[in-house]
Amino acid sequence: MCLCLGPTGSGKTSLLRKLQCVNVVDETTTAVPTVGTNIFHLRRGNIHIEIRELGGVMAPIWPKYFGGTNKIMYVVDASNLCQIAAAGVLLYTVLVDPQIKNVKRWT
Ligand SMILES: Nc1nc2c(ncn2[C@@H]2O[C@H](COP(=O)(O)OP(=O)(O)OP(=O)(O)O)[C@@H](O)[C@H]2O)c(=O)[nH]1
Ligand SMILES: [Mg+2]
Repeated sequence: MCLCLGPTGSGKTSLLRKLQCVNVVDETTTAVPTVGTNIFHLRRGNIHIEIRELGGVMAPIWPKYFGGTNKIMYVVDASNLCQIAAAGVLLYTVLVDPQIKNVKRWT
């Protein structure tokens, strides 16, 4: 299981939807903050990866999900200058968690 983390509105759901099906995100797609988690199944040929998105509003309880994970992706909206410092602090709090010492990270 891979976890997808990042601040609220950073684009986790949009990115994962896009990766799941390139036509699903367009100008008519509305963004609803994830309150809880979303599971995405990505398939490329024989490779299948299950990704659990944890909503940004759940950041205080993200560590409860660290136990069963072996991969983490962290999404930052680099164009959102108001949020980028907070995104960095949040990422740091993730990286120092001893539960994910051996986890692969894609940023
Ligand atoms: N971050 C980001 N958002 C974009 C961009 N372009 C469009 N958006 C829109 O911004 C919104 C991002 O919302 P989500 O994908 O729901 O963000 P999220 O990270 O899942 O947020 P939470 O679930 O609340 O943690 C969507 O409406 C996107 O369509 C972009 O380049 N970056
Ligand atoms: Mg979301």
